[in-house]
Amino acid sequence: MILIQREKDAGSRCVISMDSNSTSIYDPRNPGHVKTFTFDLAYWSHSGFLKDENGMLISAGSNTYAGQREVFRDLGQGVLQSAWQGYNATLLAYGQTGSGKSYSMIGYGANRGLVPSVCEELCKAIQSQEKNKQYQVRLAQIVIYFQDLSRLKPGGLKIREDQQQGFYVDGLKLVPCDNYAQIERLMDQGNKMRTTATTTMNASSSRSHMVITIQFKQVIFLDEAITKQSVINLVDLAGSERQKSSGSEKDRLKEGTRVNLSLTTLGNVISALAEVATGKKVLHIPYRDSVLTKLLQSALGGNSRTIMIAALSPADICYEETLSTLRYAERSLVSHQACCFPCKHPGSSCLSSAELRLLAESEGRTRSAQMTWEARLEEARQEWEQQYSVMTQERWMMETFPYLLNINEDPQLSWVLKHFIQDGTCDVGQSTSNAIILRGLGILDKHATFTNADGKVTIAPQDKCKVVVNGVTITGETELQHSDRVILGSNSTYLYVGPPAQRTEEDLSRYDYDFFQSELAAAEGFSVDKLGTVGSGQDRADPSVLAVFHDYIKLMPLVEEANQMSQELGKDLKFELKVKNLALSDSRGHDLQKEITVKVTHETTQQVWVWSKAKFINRKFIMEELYQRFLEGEDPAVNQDSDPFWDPVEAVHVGSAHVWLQALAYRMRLEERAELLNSEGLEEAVVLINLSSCSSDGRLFGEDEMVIDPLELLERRVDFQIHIAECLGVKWLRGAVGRGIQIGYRVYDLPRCLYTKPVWESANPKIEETVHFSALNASYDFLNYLQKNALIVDLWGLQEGCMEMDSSLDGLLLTAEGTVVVDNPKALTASNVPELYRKLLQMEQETELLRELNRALREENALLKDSLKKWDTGHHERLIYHFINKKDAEEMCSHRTSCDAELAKALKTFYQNMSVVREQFLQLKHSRPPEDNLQVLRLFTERQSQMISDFGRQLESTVDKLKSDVALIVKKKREYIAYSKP
Ligand SMILES: Nc1ncnc2c1ncn2[C@@H]1O[C@H](COP(=O)(O)OP(=O)(O)OP(=O)(O)O)[C@@H](O)[C@H]1O
Repeated sequence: MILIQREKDAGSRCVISMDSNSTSIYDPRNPGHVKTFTFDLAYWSHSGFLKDENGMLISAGSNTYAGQREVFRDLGQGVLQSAWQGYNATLLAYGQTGSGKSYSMIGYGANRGLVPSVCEELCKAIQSQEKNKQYQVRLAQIVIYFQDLSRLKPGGLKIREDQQQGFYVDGLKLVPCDNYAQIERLMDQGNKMRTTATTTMNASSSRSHMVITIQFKQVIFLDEAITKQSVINLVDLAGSERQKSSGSEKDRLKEGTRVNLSLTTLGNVISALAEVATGKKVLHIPYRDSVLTKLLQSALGGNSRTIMIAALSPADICYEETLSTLRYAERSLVSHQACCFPCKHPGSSCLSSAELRLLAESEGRTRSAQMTWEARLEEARQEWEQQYSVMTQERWMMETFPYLLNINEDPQLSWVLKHFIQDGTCDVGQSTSNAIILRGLGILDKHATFTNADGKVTIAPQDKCKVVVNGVTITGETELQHSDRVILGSNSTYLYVGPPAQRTEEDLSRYDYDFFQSELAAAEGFSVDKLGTVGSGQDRADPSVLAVFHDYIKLMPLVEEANQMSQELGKDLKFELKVKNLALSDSRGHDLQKEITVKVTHETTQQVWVWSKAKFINRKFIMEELYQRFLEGEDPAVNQDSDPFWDPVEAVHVGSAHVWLQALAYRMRLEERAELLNSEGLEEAVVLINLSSCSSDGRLFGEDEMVIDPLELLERRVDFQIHIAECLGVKWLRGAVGRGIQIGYRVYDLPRCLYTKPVWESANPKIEETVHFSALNASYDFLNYLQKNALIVDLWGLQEGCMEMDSSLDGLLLTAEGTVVVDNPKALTASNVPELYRKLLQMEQETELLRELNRALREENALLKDSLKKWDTGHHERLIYHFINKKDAEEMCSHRTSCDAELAKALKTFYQNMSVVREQFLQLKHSRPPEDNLQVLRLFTERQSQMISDFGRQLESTVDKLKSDVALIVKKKREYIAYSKP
């Protein structure tokens, strides 16, 4: 299977396997964890293919690969069959962005998808029909854009309801088509309009559902005329990644209800229909909850055949999304609809809210179904001629002039628009007075000027207009070379195709959307290398690092757009991408994972917020809706509560330091100057902190009170103090007014963090705060914690108007002397429970694995014994036969006996070891977790983990021993045979 470039770069591995109709998915973080789903059909297109001379992907000989042809044979033919019988049919492609929905439905190049194949086959079949039949094929292409719902206003298209007809699109004109060429043209036009709409949509993530509706009418003239009518709906759904609600639950602003509504509603409708199909009584099918389900009402229920294609990405980095696609499809399957799984590529994207837009209409296409055959033929001929001349002219222009070729995040919409740069100078921008009219976020009325003279083309940005060439922002006139990448405004991406004389054989398809973004990132100094590789001697970056890099380049254009919108709406906010190193929040410091965050700064007040990636994506969609309203002349002012640009002022996490606690395990003192590093690993300040072991009354211990072994402290009272003296060189406090800091840390099992009192506006704030902690009966775990963990000391930045953190000791358990109790068995609160259960679950899985291993070993052992026995008997007889000399034979027999003895010995040892293993196994199997005592539960999980690892070790050494013994015996036997050969 081919992974798409992004996945290849990310070193992705395939986590999908298919066997007949079942599809299994492996959890990449826990490979023993497999989930299997069964569907009506499953298609594998990840591997086992080659490209034929036309560029079509075909099987390389194995019968596991399914190409477009196979998918059409199984699904497309079925759809056509239904249509001929007069039934409605609907084919929906569901899956995350980049998983292959469009590949399955529309196709790329020679690999034509279901839509063109169904249309062509239908037209062909009509042409070969007998004369006593009449057919009518009418087609419409409907695109439902998410972020446009707010534009459903007078003049816009609407979904209406009719008693008989159900829901219908007001004003939708189905265009009669007489042959496949007409359909192809219509779809090309639709694609162009869709691309233009998307590029002017002011957001790189404009995603849409695309519905191709084919109305097929047959009139058969027998004794009387019989009419059959059916509707085929072919639906390329928008990327499903926002199904799991991109983390908006953590945001103050809920995801715009329309944003994700359609896919959720589609799922609800399908699942309600599923219940109906299984005989359950369903009171309500929520068709009217979304534009999409309204539109598809007749296609989903009633006399209709529905097929859902769930497109899967095989890549490990898409595991979560793919699993959710499989679950979505499983939910649909109960209704006995066929589901199939072309296994494809991943990607990512986001959606937003909805309007209905019709693209299939073109001027002059309004006509009545009663139009005469001749008139229609004449109109078709004229249209064809007109089209032909447009095509010829475009070809001529391409062969004569250099041009800009649009590149879109959705590959279906890339390479669709061409803007020719004719001789002389031509201006480019939003205004219709320009020779090249380009719309898009951040593009001004007159944005730049192209000059095409003496075989050279240059571009010059207008004052302060943003023009980027090959990743670098240009400020003056710059000469363009063939295949240069040009970005205008925020994110309107174009590939420059030079004059014919400059063109080369180079394959331009490598300059896709990701290429543009990676180039931009590189120009800003951001690359995979900078993020770091993991492991010694590896030249390939760790997949998690690559995944972060890809997140970064995916978010880059969104951040750019958010900045542009903020500027135009006068919000005064600046958005910046940051890579957060999670090692900073890991008390053992060895978690190398990173994640992307977005730093938001108010440019006037210098207030700062840090948003998670999910929160940013969520906000970005709400921003787009607001911006759209602004563009349409509405007042963009909203109240704070629903303003995506607004958040209450909050304390910001500025940096963290690790202070190792080991000294306390030996009753030693530690005076530390620890660097507080920000999420990018840069120093934000230095904290002076002292850790001191002390007596219960606070007397600091001297050197002679040190312990050699921390276990000496087991079950004894252990007291210590944490003294935060001061913070030096706090960058957060420099140069900005109204700022302060607090320091927070959390010790072992305390239910919450402790914070120092706020200190405002001092570059080197004195803190001088000490807290005394007591472990009244130090547990093994606590002593272990002291030896192996660091205290994470967080620096929090306070800003004017924000809430301060609670610096009291309220809510903590205190001793009579007022010291804070740690290592408190009762402190095992509900918050620890999920972690314990996660461990238990993991243990259960491990036990299951071991059980299987044990089973396999037993089988292997039996086989081994069996083959040794056979081998032995045969050779003994042959040996006697060969050795006429009785003495020799006796000698060989004695060798054999000695081998037998050795084998018996080896097996005996093995069985003895195995009985230890078995005992351990039984112990593991029968130990049950305590039900109510959480403290005991914790001890139990730890003991179990220990036992599992002992068990594993013992098992491994037992097997290894047997293997090496047997290998020795076999070697000896071979030597005897070699020796015994006449
Ligand atoms: N089965 C396949 N065999 C070969 N290439 C494929 C296959 N599936 C997808 N691809 C390639 O992967 C890329 C992404 O596929 P596609 O555009 O179909 O994704 P999508 O799910 O429609 O995404 P979007 O939601 O952005 O439209 C395309 O370049 C396509 O050619």
